[in-house]
Amino acid sequence: MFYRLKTDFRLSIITLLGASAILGITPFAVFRFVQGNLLAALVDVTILAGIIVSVTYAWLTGRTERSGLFLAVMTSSSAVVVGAVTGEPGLFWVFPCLVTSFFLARPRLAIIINIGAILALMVQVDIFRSAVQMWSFAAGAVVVSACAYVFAHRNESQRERLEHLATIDPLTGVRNRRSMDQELALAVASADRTGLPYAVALLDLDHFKKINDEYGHSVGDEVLVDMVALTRQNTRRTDHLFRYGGEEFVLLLPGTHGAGLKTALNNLQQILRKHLKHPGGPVTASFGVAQLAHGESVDSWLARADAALYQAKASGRDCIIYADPDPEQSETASSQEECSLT
Ligand SMILES: Nc1nc2c(ncn2[C@@H]2O[C@H](COP(=O)(O)OP(=O)(O)OP(=O)(O)O)[C@@H](O)[C@H]2O)c(=O)[nH]1
Repeated sequence: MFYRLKTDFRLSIITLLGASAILGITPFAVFRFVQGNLLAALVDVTILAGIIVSVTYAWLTGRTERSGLFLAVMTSSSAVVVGAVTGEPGLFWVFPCLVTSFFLARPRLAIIINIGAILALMVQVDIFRSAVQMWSFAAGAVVVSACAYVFAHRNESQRERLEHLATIDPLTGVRNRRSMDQELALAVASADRTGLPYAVALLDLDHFKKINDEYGHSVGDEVLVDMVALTRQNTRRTDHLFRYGGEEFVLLLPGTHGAGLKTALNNLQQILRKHLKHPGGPVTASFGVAQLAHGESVDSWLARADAALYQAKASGRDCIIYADPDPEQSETASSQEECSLT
């Protein structure tokens, strides 16, 4: 739970808003109810219910963008309704709503939401004591929105940059192991929920140390970059490639299994064999492949792919070994494809 709050900025804002709303609005709802102001109490309870549903949705589905947008629209329209029902005192709630919009929704959407809320309040002229007060409110709301926009925009671009630096391998441009851990955990959760098949292929270049030793580290680096480019060009847009470490990569293939998986990987193996080169000749790769089994953990899934890769290396390299999650479907615990014993 704390890990998700630490790593997902929008989820932390949604949760903070939910907690503050429960603590801040509940006493008002009770107070208004006791006072007999049932309409205002009902508005408070509706706002609270909407916030609780939205926070729960964000936690359960991880779709914080949708939940954040819903919350931004809901809190702003609630501020308008509270302003209309309670008059001048309700206007104070508009300002925190204008600020939080920028942390819940994308800056451009937040601007639209805020302009809508400000205009919706201004057309209800009865709320304001005078035209001067109305225009003062409008000017204050615009200034608050503009400052919040600048702050949120800078914050978002710096966060994106940091996220990029923390998740990308600088040499090849593919995502690193840290990012892979998150993606595989999401894949396991998605497979549990939707039943979508997932496979991982651990891909390791053969005799890579020799390339470094004979032609230098920079040639080795070029081979890694070429390998990534070839893999990206010859896999689906929905497949994800990660650098696992050194010359070892992980290819995550969502929605691929059985014969389709074998065709995709045989094709990739042949393309690497044909097009991946160093000054002394072609470079080949060995593959260890595992299909995610029902209820399996990320560690066990990767361990099976790793064992299959080990077997591929032991079988002579330039080889694909499939770990079999269900021994009943096959006579052996793994199957071997296209091994060229060298
Ligand atoms: N050029 C370059 N080399 C790297 C990089 N990361 C790791 N290596 C080298 O990759 C080599 C991996 O060597 P080994 O683990 O022995 O693997 P191998 O020579 O490919 O042997 P097999 O995997 O058994 O076929 C080591 O020499 C590392 O120094 C990198 O970013 N660039």
